[in-house]
Amino acid sequence: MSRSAHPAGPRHADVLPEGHYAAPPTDLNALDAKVWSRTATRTAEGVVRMGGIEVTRLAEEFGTPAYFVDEADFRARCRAWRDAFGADADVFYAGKAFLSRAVVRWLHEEGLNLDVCSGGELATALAAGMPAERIAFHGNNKTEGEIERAVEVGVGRIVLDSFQEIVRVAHVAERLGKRQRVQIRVTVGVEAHTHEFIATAHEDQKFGIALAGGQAAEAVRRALKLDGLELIGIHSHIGSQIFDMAGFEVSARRVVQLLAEVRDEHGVELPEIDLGGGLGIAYTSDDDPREPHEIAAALNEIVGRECAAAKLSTPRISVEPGRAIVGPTAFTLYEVGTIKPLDGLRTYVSVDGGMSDNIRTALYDAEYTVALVSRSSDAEPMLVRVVGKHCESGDIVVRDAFLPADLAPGDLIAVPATGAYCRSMASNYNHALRPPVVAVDDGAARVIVRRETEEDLLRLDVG
Ligand SMILES: Cc1ncc(COP(=O)(O)O)c(C=O)c1O
Ligand SMILES: N[C@@H](CCCC[NH3+])C(=O)O
Repeated sequence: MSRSAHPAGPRHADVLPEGHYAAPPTDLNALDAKVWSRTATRTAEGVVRMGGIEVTRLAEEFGTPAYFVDEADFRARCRAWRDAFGADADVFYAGKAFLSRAVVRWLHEEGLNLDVCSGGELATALAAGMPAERIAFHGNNKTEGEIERAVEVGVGRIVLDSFQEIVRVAHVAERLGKRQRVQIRVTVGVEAHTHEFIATAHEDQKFGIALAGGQAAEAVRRALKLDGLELIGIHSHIGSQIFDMAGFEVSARRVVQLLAEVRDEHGVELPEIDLGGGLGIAYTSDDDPREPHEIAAALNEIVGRECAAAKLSTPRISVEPGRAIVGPTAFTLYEVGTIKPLDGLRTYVSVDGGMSDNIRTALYDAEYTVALVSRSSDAEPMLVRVVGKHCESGDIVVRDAFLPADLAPGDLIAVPATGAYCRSMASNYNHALRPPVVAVDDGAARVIVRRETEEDLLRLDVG
């Protein structure tokens, strides 16, 4: 998808390949470093390896479909974000992109904090030893139980998303004899350039409290009056898979304006602002994501400038990247099943997974690339659509791509950049068994989330 903003839903049988796939790539064996994880290479024998292990070995040991995550790359990206923002800022990894106990440990070891948005994510974070004070709790409709747990364990902040929640969190905190640190999530009225389903800062949607009409200022007024709350700052998240920094700049400017209004009205300078996540990654060679240091420089510059103009001391900044950390670090490995050439149209290549392990193509018209990875090939490029095995014609993994014309059942193909929002949005549609996540590093591979089994499904089905 990246930049495309097509409405989701069924599409006509378009005959010509779209966008960047209008021409086949010159070398089908090449792995574009932009979309593959850092340790992915093709050996002289033609097999792709990651973390020092060939995909053929990975498939033998762990089966397909499966997600393989490059641990060294994940850790390096955490460090790049942490170093770019420095000691005076905080980086919260957004767990919704992909969360497991191993991931929590990596984050902890690399000095990142964690944003969770459900009781399940909170439980995973705590089970893996993330200190509660380094956890931020999000959500537009947190349950009473979730709020209670978060306050009880002492999360570093709860991000308040509605007027009701301001009161709810304050009551829970008072009842538990605590003062909960909170931020207020505001909607800044920015139209982020991304798919409409993942834009979150325009006014007509469910998240946050609008700056417009003085609603956010009213939320601050109410929060400051409640003993159970310690209001530490303002939060804004404008959407996801965004490349253009302009939206973040407008958002930072408006959040700082609110801080100035709060100072003028209450004589209080709120010490923190969170500018959310949402930075785009390369799904195809056409995407050009920003590096963390460029993002940090742009955000620091705009916040510093606006604060100076408003005569405010610069607040502590935090950000919440999810996709930009985990997205590029993993690929999904599939085995090719049936191959159906449709004369004058394209060839349908069916794999042993599909929309149950990657819903993003069906949901957002997401674009992906794909490569033959169990061998190299000098065959001519063939226009393909990679589809899954589900009972749904919209079950598309890669809409338009080229693979070598000698592709055969049993070959392994991989879709890179599937680390974010694939396993975390996976489903059991058609009673599919959700694939495992395997961490690969320095010649060793280990399962961090195991494959589901038929027994798992039957255990849930209590008859
Ligand atoms: C509040 C909040 N923070 C952070 C993120 C992470 O976004 P991304 O994975 O695009 O960086 C999201 C999801 O869009 C979010 O809703
Ligand atoms: N699930 C979306 C991103 C939503 C981000 C969560 N607020 C995606 O795959 O692109």
